Amino acid sequence: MEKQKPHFLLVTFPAQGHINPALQFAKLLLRAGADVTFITATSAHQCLKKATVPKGINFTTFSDGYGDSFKVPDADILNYLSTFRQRGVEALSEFLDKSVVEGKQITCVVHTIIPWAAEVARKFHVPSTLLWVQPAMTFNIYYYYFNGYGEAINECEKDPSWSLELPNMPLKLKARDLPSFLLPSNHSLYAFAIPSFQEQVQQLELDDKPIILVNTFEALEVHALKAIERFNLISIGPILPSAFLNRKDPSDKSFEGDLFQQSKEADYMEWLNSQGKNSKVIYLSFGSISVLSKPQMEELARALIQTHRPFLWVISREKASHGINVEGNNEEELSCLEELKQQGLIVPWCSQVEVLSHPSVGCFVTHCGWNSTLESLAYGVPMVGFPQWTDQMTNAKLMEDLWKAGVRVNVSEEGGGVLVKSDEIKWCLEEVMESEEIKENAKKWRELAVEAVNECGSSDMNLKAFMEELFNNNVDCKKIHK
Ligand SMILES: O=c1ccn([C@@H]2O[C@H](COP(=O)(O)OP(=O)(O)O[C@H]3O[C@H](CO)[C@@H](O)[C@H](O)[C@H]3O)[C@@H](O)[C@H]2O)c(=O)[nH]1
Repeated sequence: MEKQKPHFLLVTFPAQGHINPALQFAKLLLRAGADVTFITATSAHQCLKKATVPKGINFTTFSDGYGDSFKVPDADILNYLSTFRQRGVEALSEFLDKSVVEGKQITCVVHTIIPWAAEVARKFHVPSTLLWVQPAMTFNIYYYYFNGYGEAINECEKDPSWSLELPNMPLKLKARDLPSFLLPSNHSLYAFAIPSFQEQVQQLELDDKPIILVNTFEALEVHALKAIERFNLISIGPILPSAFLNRKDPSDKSFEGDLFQQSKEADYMEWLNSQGKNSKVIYLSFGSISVLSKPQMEELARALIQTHRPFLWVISREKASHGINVEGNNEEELSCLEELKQQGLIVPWCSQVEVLSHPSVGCFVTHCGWNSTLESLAYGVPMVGFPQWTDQMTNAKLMEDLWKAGVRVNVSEEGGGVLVKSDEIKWCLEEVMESEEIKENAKKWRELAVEAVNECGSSDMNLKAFMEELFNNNVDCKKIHK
């Protein structure tokens, strides 16, 4: 009987920060000769259809209750997650059921942080693997939170001198460095978060030393990847379009999964080209979810004007049509808009990987979403970390103190401690642009990132070992070791 092609099901949460690495991972599977079916919500797929979408990937979608328009669920997230789960379970079960009837074997279900995907796969006796789309460090923090350190972490806001060193981890953490979901003052606001991560960890604990694919690379997180004996965290990143990384496939220039529309008028790449190689353009973006308040936008704008440097700033009002409260996130309302326009460019969305790999870009003011952080490291761009929530606090800590690839802004104590003042932002910008040490480190991380994904690099080898085991139909993933 002819051997079936390996067939992977990729199940992802319908958000940009999950879709980008999952799509890029899908391309790696396709290149290795596998079939890939991508399972996500119809709402996100409708936006993806407007983007290019990598050829060769089949899509199976299910309604998350938002019909055809992609929304970030914030008002009634618990309700949303319950609908997403119920319909997702149905769609995945139906797919696996049909595969059984048709005698088509599914090689593996790979999922982002979606614990129910592992549960369904287990029911059908199909192997499943978590694709962790944050650094290994945050995985470990969540694990320890549920395994022995929950009480200690719950004390973190009681005393300003509080800090914690977790086993085998490279850094001491203060409250401001923890994923924001874990802060007791946020527990009720993000009531959905802790149970989801807990369920994810519990699912993994049902297996003996399960593999977790992590979008990171070994040199970056050598300690965190090995910190927890009972899991096999494998670095396979940075999972990024290769045209701007190791140039293995020059046609692979984007994730091909934008949920947002790029500007039609402003050609920012042409503008970047016109800036000259050493112009040190400041690139600013806060990812696909976060928005800044009006006063924070004003502080940022003032800082940019004070630096007299060219800048490219992504301000996405389309976030509103995706259900995000964008009050304040509007350049038209900035008091110094005319002055700003003389100095730089504001766009609603861009190809970030293309921008970061442009030689004119000198630094990235980022919210430290994991994809943005990893992209900046992989393209050797120093960062000003401006974390907003979730893993971004930990990513900013790692970026500043472990990788020394930039600096993190400090929130001013004035007025309730919610604003980062323009002087502070300006200081960070100058520091990052002028520091030889930071520039050297950024360059070093780029070289190490390229090395990791090159032939025989650590990520390349890990990925090949993972695929080989599964492709040979020997689904005993436990055998794969770093
Ligand atoms: O104009 C833009 C702005 C962003 N991007 C891309 O959009 C992605 C954004 O991802 P990320 O930087 O991770 O930010 P979020 O969209 O905010 O991601 C969410 O999901 C991530 C993965 O779980 C978390 O690390 C973040 O904290 C969380 O906010 C990146 O690949 C960017 O290249 C663009 O292509 N163009």
